[in-house]
Amino acid sequence: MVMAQNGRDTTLWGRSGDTMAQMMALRENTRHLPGMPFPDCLKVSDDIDQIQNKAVVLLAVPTQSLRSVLESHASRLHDRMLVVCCKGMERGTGHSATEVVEAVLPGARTAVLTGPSFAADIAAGKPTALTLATNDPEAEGLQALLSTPRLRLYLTNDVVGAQLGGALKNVIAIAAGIAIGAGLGESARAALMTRGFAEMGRLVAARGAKRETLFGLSGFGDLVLTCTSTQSRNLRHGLAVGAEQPIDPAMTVEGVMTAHAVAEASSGDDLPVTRMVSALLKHQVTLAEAIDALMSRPLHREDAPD
Ligand SMILES: NC(=O)c1ccc[n+]([C@@H]2O[C@H](COP(=O)([O-])OP(=O)(O)OC[C@H]3O[C@@H](n4cnc5c(N)ncnc54)[C@H](O)[C@@H]3O)[C@@H](O)[C@H]2O)c1
Ligand SMILES: O=P(O)(O)OC[C@H](O)CO
Repeated sequence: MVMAQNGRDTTLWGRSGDTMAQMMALRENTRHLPGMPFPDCLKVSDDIDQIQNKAVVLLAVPTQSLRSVLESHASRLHDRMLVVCCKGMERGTGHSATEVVEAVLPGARTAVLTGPSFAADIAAGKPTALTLATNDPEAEGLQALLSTPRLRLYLTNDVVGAQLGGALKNVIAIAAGIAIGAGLGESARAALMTRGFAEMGRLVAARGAKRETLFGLSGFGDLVLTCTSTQSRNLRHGLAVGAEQPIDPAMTVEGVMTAHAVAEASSGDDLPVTRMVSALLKHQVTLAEAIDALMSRPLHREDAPD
């Protein structure tokens, strides 16, 4: 919507003919962005061939669906600049989104669009700052293409770090939601956010990325937003789990599969919060056991290198 508002020839593609026909007729995404009319020039289609003249494709599907979308449309996607918007790790492989792209479409040009942003805020034209992570030689052109007077993109080469920040913050947000939902208090949430951030740093370092990347929009920025705003689906999922309320199975909650993916793929890493979120969501531990386990770990220094 923002790209179209800014005069770029933009097509919104979706797989469901009925859904896209409804969006075309109503000129609105009534399910996810009610009351936000599409710009007149935004094209809407369920025909993937409509992207054939597009040099840049934004991939905005849940991480666990990315591989099948790429495999289904490989012949149309392999020679485009693929901008990954997913924030998660693939279960089974532990891969980031760009690693999934590389596995399915070797040599494809990729970038990662991440950072603190709710779709509704961006669609409403509210000021937003994001990270664009890529090593593509035309990075600056892409940055300019995707930036608008209300959407400010910052470039980084740290593709691994930017993706880990965007994925792991969802897991910590579930933990934060559980703490609040269970009535453990805002001090507990602050502790989880801070120790979760330290944990994110350890995983980023273990995967050869830069810890400094986490100080930016894709790390600290998105962690704060997602752990504190009830607009966040990850936070709301945690709130429901903590309060023992029903969860919404239709809602995309990236942190669930990411917690399992990271816990299962990182056996040697020190990731107590992520492991506990995964174990809780698998019903392997109760909330009381999780709190005891986290609080009874050996005492540490905060100023010691991890
Ligand atoms: N919504 C936000 O505010 C927001 C902000 C930043 C990043 N993201 C990230 O964007 C990604 C997508 O999230 P979302 O909010 O758009 O989720 P969503 O559930 O609202 O939409 C995902 C869309 O992907 C489609 N889809 C799923 N599997 C598919 C498949 N195999 N083939 C074709 N289409 C398929 C679904 O039908 C749905 O239309 C997530 O990784 C999320 O973390 C979302
Ligand atoms: O609604 P969430 O929890 O998926 O968060 C959306 C974005 O990632 C926030 O930056």
